Amino acid sequence: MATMESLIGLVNRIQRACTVLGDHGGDHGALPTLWEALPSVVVVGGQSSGKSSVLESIVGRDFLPRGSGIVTRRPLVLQLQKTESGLQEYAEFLHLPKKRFTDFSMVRNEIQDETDRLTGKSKQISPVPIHLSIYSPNVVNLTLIDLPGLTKVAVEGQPESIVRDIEIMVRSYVEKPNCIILAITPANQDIATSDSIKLAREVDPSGERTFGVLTKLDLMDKGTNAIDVLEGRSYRLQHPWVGIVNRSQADINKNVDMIFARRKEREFFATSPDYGHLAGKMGSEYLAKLLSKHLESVIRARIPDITSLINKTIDELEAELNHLGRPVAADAGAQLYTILELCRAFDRIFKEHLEGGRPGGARIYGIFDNQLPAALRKLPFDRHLSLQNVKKVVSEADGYQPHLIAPEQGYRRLIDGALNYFRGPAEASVDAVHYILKDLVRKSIGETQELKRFPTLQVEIRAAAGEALERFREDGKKTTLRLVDMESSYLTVDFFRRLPQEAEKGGNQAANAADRYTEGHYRRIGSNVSSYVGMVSETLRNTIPKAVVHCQVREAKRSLLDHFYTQVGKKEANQLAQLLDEDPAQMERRQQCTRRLELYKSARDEIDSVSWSR
Ligand SMILES: Nc1nc2c(ncn2[C@@H]2O[C@H](COP(=O)(O)OP(=O)(O)OP(=O)(O)O)[C@@H](O)[C@H]2O)c(=O)[nH]1
Repeated sequence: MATMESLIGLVNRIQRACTVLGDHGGDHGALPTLWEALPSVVVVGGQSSGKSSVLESIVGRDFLPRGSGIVTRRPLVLQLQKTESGLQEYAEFLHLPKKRFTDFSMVRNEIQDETDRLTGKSKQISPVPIHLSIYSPNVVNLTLIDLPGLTKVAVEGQPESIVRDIEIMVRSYVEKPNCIILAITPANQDIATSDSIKLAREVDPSGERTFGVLTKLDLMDKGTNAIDVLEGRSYRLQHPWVGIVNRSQADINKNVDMIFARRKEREFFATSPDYGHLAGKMGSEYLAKLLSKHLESVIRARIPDITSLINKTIDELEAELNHLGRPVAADAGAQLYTILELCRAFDRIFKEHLEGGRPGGARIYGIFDNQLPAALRKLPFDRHLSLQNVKKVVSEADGYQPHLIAPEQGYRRLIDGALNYFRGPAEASVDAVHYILKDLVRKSIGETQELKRFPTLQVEIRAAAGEALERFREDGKKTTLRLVDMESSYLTVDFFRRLPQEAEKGGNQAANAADRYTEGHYRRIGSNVSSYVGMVSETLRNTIPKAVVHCQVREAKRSLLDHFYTQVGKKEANQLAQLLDEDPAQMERRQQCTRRLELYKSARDEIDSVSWSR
């Protein structure tokens, strides 16, 4: 099994990677966070509760900034690593990886400077942690996170909002189920009013992950003691309370050495009539060991969950990155290539719609099979070939002398008039197919996943395809109308040659001559013209679809974006870049996901390396 050092060290390394790669937790769903999944010990306490003193005594060194007002304004991740006895103590910051601090007053200055570097003169707080590692033979392996102290009032020079901001930041840590809360309370204050205990009770009601620390035991009024608290009767926690005696202000002023202070603390408990029986479980050294052991066991228990969380998140991030697509290339050649690839992807989907791989093509057939025949049937030939109109047109064509045999001119005029009606359905078919094609372009753009990232290119493709379809429509109209005109230019002679013979079959010549100007005569003309027009209608029902497919559908399949390709080929580098100007939010998201993925992968490598070194 991995050793204690390697487990706490492992989490330290992952925490450092989190900070380097921008995972400070608290993202609230925007990005997965590993930071919050890692077990950590967080120090919480009210103002002047003795928080800094406890941390310094655990380390055995003076190194935290002091001063009035809210001094701690960024989380301090304090990573303690035990080294072999005799080796020199030193400190290192994550943000200054090459620099070893052996003078701990310089550490204090650096914490201050680094705090200001992010929060500036404004004295605001920031959630970006400072990582400090201390290597010393006098520490146990332990990581503690020091947060700004809970406070009720901002002092001069600090914004009013800071009180609330601190509470929000502290809460964001202690709320997480992986957080071990080190709740500091001064013994000379009523436990019921302790800020840290109030907060801990709220977020950890069962007290499973709260360690109560009672400071300032030496400052209690004579004749009182804290036995009821320390033995868990005043406020019950799952873990035993630990009492502490830190250096007093006077000791600090006198520069009392921390190692000496630790010895004094041991003596205090050993010789105390009140706490003597608890002496083995009191003091800052004991607290450090207790926490180290607990943190190690929590990490050990959590590793399998963390590993599966890491693997799951890597899958999710990779899936999202795939969905977002690769970043756009920087040089013009690659950009042109990308644009053409994207156009082809669109074109493929568009063709699939026409060829039956996707719905849409059948709607065009619907026009030819239903709408066109229905429109042809509805043409007002009954009115045009009514007895009255036939008589009128024939008589007008005859002029001053009525026709002798067949009313040649009358026939022609009636037929011309009728054929004119075919222009409507011919144009309507072209338009209907045009709109279907246009709609399929819109649909295909929406269905081209690769294009999703590029709103500008989408607009351009749509415009280019729209223009092309417009040209095909023009051509479709010209061609179908020409079919109609051709019918008028030259009539099918055979049809009329057959007519007199059929008429003669019905009776003798004399009878025919007799009813030349009767209603029957005009009715027969009407019916002859009607069957001729019916024959033409049958022809156009077949040839209009051929023209429409030839001019519009086939062209759309063959050359929808040809014109666009030529234009794109002539574009300058910056114009190409403009076509590929991705949605900035999407670019940002890709960057974030890439960094987060890097974090999770490095965490996975760290965990793997520990498992190997068993
Ligand atoms: N006598 C005695 N004094 C203590 C003890 N713990 C802390 N003090 C003193 O209490 C004062 C505040 O201690 P700090 O450790 O600075 O407390 P803090 O919670 O970090 O304070 P802020 O960060 O300023 O809110 C200092 O003067 C310490 O010397 C203790 O156990 N005994």
